[in-house]
Amino acid sequence: MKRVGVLALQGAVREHVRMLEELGCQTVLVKHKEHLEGLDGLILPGGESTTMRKLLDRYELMGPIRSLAQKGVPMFGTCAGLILLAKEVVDHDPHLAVMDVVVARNSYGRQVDSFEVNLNIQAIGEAIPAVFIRAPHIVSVGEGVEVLAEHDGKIVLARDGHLLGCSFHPELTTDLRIVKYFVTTMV
Ligand SMILES: NC(=O)CC[C@H](N)C(=O)O
Repeated sequence: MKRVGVLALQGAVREHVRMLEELGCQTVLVKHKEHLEGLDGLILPGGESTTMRKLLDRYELMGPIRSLAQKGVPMFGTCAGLILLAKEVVDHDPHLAVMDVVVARNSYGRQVDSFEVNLNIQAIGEAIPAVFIRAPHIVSVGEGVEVLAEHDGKIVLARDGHLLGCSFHPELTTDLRIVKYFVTTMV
């Protein structure tokens, strides 16, 4: 059974845990560095990246998560989680700085401007619902990074080897396909 952690400091944690359980994974709520031991993969959920960053520092998780990513442990960041992974964040210092993408925050307006669209993702499937909430977008990707989905001319899902990041929240829908893609093809 694959053992997949969900960073559980803030944000849409339970929703990711539910999806991983439906996909037959063993899940671990990651709050301390001991929880990272023996993980086959890690999900960084959506929420608020600045708050998560403060908590990552307080719980001394930055270094341990960064070194797992550098060792090749698969990670999937959704929304704020993507911001945490990105090597560059426009007008902001980067956080884990492991995924070779440049990300801009709050690219689609405020909370009231949240929306849902259906995405056709060649590598994954058609009409996949995606919920955008004060979502970031990927401004540019490094060499070797695969762009998996765009919406309105903006990159919203990309894969850098063992690192996957999306602007939206697959975990806030009932469609398992994107998380399944992560768990079955990357973890
Ligand atoms: N829904 C989200 O995860 C929003 C991310 C948020 N805008 C941030 O910068 O962290």
